[in-house]
Amino acid sequence: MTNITVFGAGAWGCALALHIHKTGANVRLWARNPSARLPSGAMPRLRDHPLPADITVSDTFPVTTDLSVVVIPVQHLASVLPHLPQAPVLLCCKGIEQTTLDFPLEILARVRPDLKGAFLSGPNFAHEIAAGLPAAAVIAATQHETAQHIAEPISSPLFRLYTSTDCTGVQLGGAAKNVIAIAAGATMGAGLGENARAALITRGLAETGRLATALGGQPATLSGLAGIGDLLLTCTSPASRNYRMGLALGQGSRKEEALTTLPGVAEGVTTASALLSIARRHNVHVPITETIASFLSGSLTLAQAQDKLLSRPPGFE
Ligand SMILES: NC(=O)C1=CN([C@@H]2O[C@H](COP(=O)(O)OP(=O)(O)OC[C@H]3O[C@@H](n4cnc5c(N)ncnc54)[C@H](O)[C@@H]3O)[C@@H](O)[C@H]2O)C=CC1
Ligand SMILES: O=C(CO)COP(=O)(O)O
Repeated sequence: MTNITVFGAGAWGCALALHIHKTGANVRLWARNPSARLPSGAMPRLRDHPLPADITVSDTFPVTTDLSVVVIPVQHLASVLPHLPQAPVLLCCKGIEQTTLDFPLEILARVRPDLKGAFLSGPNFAHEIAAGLPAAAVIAATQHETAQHIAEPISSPLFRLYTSTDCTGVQLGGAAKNVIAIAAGATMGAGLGENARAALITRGLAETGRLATALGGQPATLSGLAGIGDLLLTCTSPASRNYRMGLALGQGSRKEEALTTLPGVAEGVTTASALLSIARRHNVHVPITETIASFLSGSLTLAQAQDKLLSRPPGFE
């Protein structure tokens, strides 16, 4: 039997542990604080799916495993990686490290160059995966064999795992969609309507595509699960923490106030400024990301953010 350890017992870590357990693997869950996983109020629908007794939950790092599935928020990833055993790693967090502007696979290469890595992304709400509802995602790795090898034991007819070698495009899609989801939520919260939201999602995809090209990724990846797939899900559903964050801001809440009512992490809040820094470094124009980063930092009000986007001259599509 394959031994798989999931590191991180938040919403997504618990859902992945449940799914992987159903594939027949022997699952261990590493939790920073085993008694405090899924704090009250977090993802109520996930609470309907308790972990089976044979999933061991512990705060002790295992010495061996066949696969490490790492589900720690990006800003804390580097602090957990040094403790991973020698085994391939599947990174499942979507964002960019603020201090270094590294994507998750770059963080792994920096902190644990001895480990092979792959990255999982796609339209996947934790509570639906926990409920065993059908879904699909993409696993990216530099070597296709690595992506296939990691996908094989955790893939199932209900969680269809496609593979890719475009690590840049897949990681960028996963990071950028959270920023665009905040913008989409703010658009709806401010009452600007569904036409405006659809336009914003489309133009958000366009700026992410420009950035993917500049970073050496493939714009076609953004037509896939990690791009438009995840944008469609996250930018249209209040089950998304990033969308809910935007919704609250659009309705006039302050950032700190909105953050305290969220059930879990909203990676887009830290990703916005990091993504903007990367875009500036590569001379790529990303008006939506720039506006959201300025809005989140408090240098633009909601009304100014709206004016800034609406006053841009429409160009050739
Ligand atoms: N919830 C979802 O539906 C999905 C989430 N993701 C991504 O997965 C990542 C994790 O998200 P969730 O599990 O939903 O977040 P969450 O907020 O539910 O849980 C985060 C977990 O990380 C742990 N953690 C935080 N700081 C830590 C540290 N310094 N050391 C060790 N553990 C630490 C917390 O204790 C908590 O268990 C994020 O990058 C998110 O974008 C990706 C796909 C779906
Ligand atoms: O990544 C996700 C769905 O694919 C989860 O989105 P949120 O982090 O915005 O809840």
